[in-house]
Amino acid sequence: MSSVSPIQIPSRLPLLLTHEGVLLPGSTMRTSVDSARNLQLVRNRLLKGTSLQSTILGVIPNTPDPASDAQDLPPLHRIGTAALAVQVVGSNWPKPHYTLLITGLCRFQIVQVLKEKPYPIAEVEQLDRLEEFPSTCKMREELGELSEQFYKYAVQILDAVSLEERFKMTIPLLVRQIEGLKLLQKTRKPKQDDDKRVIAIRPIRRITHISGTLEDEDEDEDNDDIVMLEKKIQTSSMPEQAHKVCVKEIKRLKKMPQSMPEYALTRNYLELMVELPWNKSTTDRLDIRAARILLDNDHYAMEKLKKRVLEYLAVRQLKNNLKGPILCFVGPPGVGKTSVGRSVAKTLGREFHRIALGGVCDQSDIRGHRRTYVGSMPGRIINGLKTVGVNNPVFLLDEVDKLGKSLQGDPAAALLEVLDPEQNHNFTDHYLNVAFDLSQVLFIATANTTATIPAALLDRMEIIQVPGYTQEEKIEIAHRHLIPKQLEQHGLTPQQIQIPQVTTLDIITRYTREAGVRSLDRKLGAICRAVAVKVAEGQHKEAKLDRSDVTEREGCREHILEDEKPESISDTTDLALPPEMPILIDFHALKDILGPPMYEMEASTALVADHLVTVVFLGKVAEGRLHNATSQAQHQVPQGGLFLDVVV
Ligand SMILES: Nc1ncnc2c1ncn2[C@@H]1O[C@H](COP(=O)(O)OP(=O)(O)OP(=O)(O)O)[C@@H](O)[C@H]1O
Repeated sequence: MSSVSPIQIPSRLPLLLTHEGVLLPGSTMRTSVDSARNLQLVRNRLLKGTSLQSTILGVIPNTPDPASDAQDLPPLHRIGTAALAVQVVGSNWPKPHYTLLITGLCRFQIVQVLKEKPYPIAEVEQLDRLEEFPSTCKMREELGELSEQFYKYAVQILDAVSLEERFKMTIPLLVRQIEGLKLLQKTRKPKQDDDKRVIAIRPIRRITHISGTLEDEDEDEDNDDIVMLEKKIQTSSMPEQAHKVCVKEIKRLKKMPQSMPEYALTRNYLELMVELPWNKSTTDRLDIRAARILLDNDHYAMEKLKKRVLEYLAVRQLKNNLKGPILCFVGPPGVGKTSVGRSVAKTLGREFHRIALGGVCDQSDIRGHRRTYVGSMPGRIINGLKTVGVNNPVFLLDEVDKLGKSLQGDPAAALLEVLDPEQNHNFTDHYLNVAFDLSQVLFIATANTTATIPAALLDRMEIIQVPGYTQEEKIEIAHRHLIPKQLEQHGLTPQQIQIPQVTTLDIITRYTREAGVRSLDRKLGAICRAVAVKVAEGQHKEAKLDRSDVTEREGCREHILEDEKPESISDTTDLALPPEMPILIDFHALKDILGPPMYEMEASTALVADHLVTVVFLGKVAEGRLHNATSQAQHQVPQGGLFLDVVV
C-alpha cells in the first residue's frame, strides 16, 4: 500500500449516462452527447464551470439516457467510473451535439440519487484508491484496455471491485485472445522461403506487437537476404582488395534505412560482386588434331583463316598463359567470321560470349558508369563475365570497325586497355571500382574493313583477311552446312526435299549478289518454309522430272515449252493425291517460291565461253561484289582459257 493519502473524488457527482462502451479507470474514451440530460450536464458543468472540480463527472455505463428530460430517469447501473473531461467539441448543426474526451479516474458506487433534473446528481462512494493507478496498477489498466472490445465483459470488469476478482475475469479473456491469434496464424499460408527459425519467432511477435506485422515480415526477409549476402562475401574467392570493399559496403548497408535510394544501389553492387567469376574458370581442351577436325567440320574452305587459328591454338597448347596477339578477322558480311569465333570457343571447351560493338559511342558502354550516377551499371565486359560465369571465356568483339565516337568519350580508347595483354590483368570497370583480371579471356575481334578501325586499336591486333567465296565454294557450303541446318530448323528430312546443286547455283547467280552466304542461307530458309507448308498440308504433287532431266535442261531452261514444264510446287489442283517424296526443287519451283530471278547473267560473263582471253573491267564497286564478279567470270572460262583480272 502506498503511504501517500489517497485522492478523494467529490462525494456528489453529476452523472453522464452512456450506453456505448465502458470507461474503465485509467483508460480514455470519446463519447457522443446528444440526449437532453447529458446536453444539460455538458452546458452547465463543463462549458460554464471553470474549476477543476466541475470537470469531474460520474460516468454510468449500460444506461441509455431518454431522448427528452420529461421522461423518468431509467434505473441506473450501480457502479460507475469517475472521469475527468479532457476535451469538449461541439456543434449546433444539424442539431446540438457534443463529443467528450474523458479519462477514467476510479470506480464509485451510487449511494443515492439526489436530483434528476436538469441532469442527474448522485451521492457517491469512492471504491478505488486513486493514487494507485498511475504507478502500480499499470497491469490492471492494460488488462482493462485489452478487454474493452468485449462490452458485456467490460461491464463485469467494472463491477469487479477487488483486484483478485478482476484478474479472475480478465485472464480467461486474454487466453481467448491468444487462442484466436494462434488460429489466425494457422490459417495463413506459410511463404515458401519461410524457414523454421522465422516461423518460431513470428507467433511471439504477433502477440507482443500486433499492429504492423506485415511490415515486420518484410523487414525479416530483407534482413535474411543481407545475412545471406554477407555469408556469400565471406565464402567468395574474390581478391583481397575486392573483399575489403565488399565488407565495407555491407557494413554501410546494415546501418542504412531501406527507404534510402542508396540502399538498393549498394545491394545491387554487392550482389554483382559476389556473382562475378573472380576465380572460376573452365579447363582448356587443347588438342590440335581435334581442333582441326572440328574447324573443318564446321566450316568449308577458309583455309588461310583456319591455318592461322590452328597455329594460334598450337602455341597456346605449348605455352600456357599466352600473352599472344588479339586476332581480328576482317572480311565482307556473312563469310563466317563470327561462326569461326564460336568454333574456336568450342574447340577449346570454353564459354562463348559475343559483344556487339556496332554503334557503341559511349565509353561507359565498355567501362561502366560510376556508381554515383542514377541508373549506373557495369560495362559490357563485366556484364559478359557475369553472364558466362567463368573468367576465361572467348569474347567475340563483333564489328570493331563500327565503333562510334561522341561527347561521352571514345569507346575505342576504353577497348585499348581491355585488349592490351600488358594491362588487362588490372582492368577497372568504373562501376566495380576494383580491378578484375581479364588476362585469361580470349578476345577475338571481327570487322568488315580495317579502314575505320582506330590506328591504336589496329596496332594491338593481328589482322586475318577472310575473303568472299567463289561460286563452287558457296555451293559446297550450301550443301554441307546451310541446307542440313535449314532442314533441321524446319523439321524436314532429306527424304522430303531435294535441292540439286544446279538449283543452288541458280540461287547463287540469279537471286543473290554477295561475298558471303547469308542471303543464300535466307533463300534456302524460304524454300524450306514453302516445302514445310506442302508437307504439312499433304497437298504436294511430285515434280515429275527426274534428276537427269534437270541436268539436261541446264543452260537452256528459258527455251522449255510451256507444256513440257514440270509441275511446280504451287500446283495444288489435285488435292486428293498424297505428297510424293522427295519434293524436288527445280528452277520452276524456285521461281514459284522466290519469284522471278533478281539478277540475270551479266553480259561480260555470258560471253566468255566464246573467247580465249576475257578482261573484266570493274570500276568503283564494293569489295564483296568485285570478288563475286571476278569469281563468276573465272568460273565461266573454258578449259585451257586464260583468265586475266584487271581492276581499274
Ligand atoms: N565456310 C563456311 N562454312 C560453313 N558455314 C559458313 C561458312 N561461312 C559462313 N557460314 C555460315 O554463314 C552464316 C553467316 O556467318 P557469320 O554470321 O559468321 O558471318 P560474319 O562474317 O560474322 O558476318 P558479319 O560480318 O555480318 O557479322 C552462318 O550461319 C555461318 O555458319
